Amino acid sequence: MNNVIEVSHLTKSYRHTIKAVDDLSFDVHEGEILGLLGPNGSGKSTTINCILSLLSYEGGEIKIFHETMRPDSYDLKAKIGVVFQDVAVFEELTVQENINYFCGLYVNDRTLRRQYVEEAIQFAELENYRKFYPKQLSGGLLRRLNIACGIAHKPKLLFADEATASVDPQSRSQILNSIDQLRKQGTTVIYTTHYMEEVEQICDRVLIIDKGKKLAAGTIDELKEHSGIHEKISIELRENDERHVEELRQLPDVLEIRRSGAALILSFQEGSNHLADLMDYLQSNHLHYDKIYSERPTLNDVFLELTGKELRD
Ligand SMILES: Nc1ncnc2c1ncn2[C@@H]1O[C@H](COP(=O)(O)OP(=O)(O)OP(=O)(O)O)[C@@H](O)[C@H]1O
Repeated sequence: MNNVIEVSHLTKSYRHTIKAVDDLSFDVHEGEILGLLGPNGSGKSTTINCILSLLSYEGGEIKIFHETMRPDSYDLKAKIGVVFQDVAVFEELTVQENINYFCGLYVNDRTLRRQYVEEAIQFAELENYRKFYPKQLSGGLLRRLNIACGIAHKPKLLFADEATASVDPQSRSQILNSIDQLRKQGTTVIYTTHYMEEVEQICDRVLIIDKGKKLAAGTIDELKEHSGIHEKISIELRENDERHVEELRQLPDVLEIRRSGAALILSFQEGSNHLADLMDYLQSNHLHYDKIYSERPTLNDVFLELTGKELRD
């Protein structure tokens, strides 16, 4: 397996006190979308900025395409695209001129550049907005312009940091499809988001960090497999009595019980007959319910278990 990024023992502190990244090691494989996940303040942006050599760091080593990345590694930077949450385009340039400007930072040949700019416009579905200025675009279209500017030079490696934050559903779906399409064309992507459903939709592997440390890495199935939660049963009881919650906690293999709206959610560790045990308890205590169903843990459950926090707070 070819590694496009190799991060070894990365350590970065701010003002010698706040350890934002703490001995973090991970690889990014060629052609994958790696979801970099962590609660707010866990060190995602700092990690990305260190990889891009936008920040200095006191410990560790970072290699991109097997070369050590330095602030003046211009040949390496030409192979990288960046799409940050904050839109960075020029107000005085049109859509087409903006894309041409950013593409021109890496592509000198004018004929080739014209072709790349046109392809980026089509890729981001901005054909009807070529002559628009950024302030004439909706938030979603602006994000799409931001992406077009980040990918027009056809980078082999793309950093997409919360590329879909607060956009309309149509643009969100366009952005996710376009990132998926880039992956199909061979681009490697590091993707950060606060939307777990996006991770389930497009990421091949996930790296979960908190307090600058790696908590877990693997495919979504691997993370679910290694999680302590084996089964989740949701139940909507008609009687809302805390006494039952305490008794349900005593059933075999119960790890945790929490409320979500009208439902009680019971998490079980590995074992058998959880649903049958629960039904027996309900029947013998004459408890009535509206809904009951069993499911495998979601990535969100794994994240909650590892970090104790929601991805979106
Ligand atoms: N310029 C800075 N000066 C001092 N501390 C900083 C600076 N930037 C980040 N930090 C701190 O470093 C830690 C990691 O922050 P970072 O922005 O990397 O996390 P994040 O996971 O990207 O967060 P979010 O999801 O909120 O964007 C946090 O404690 C943050 O407060």
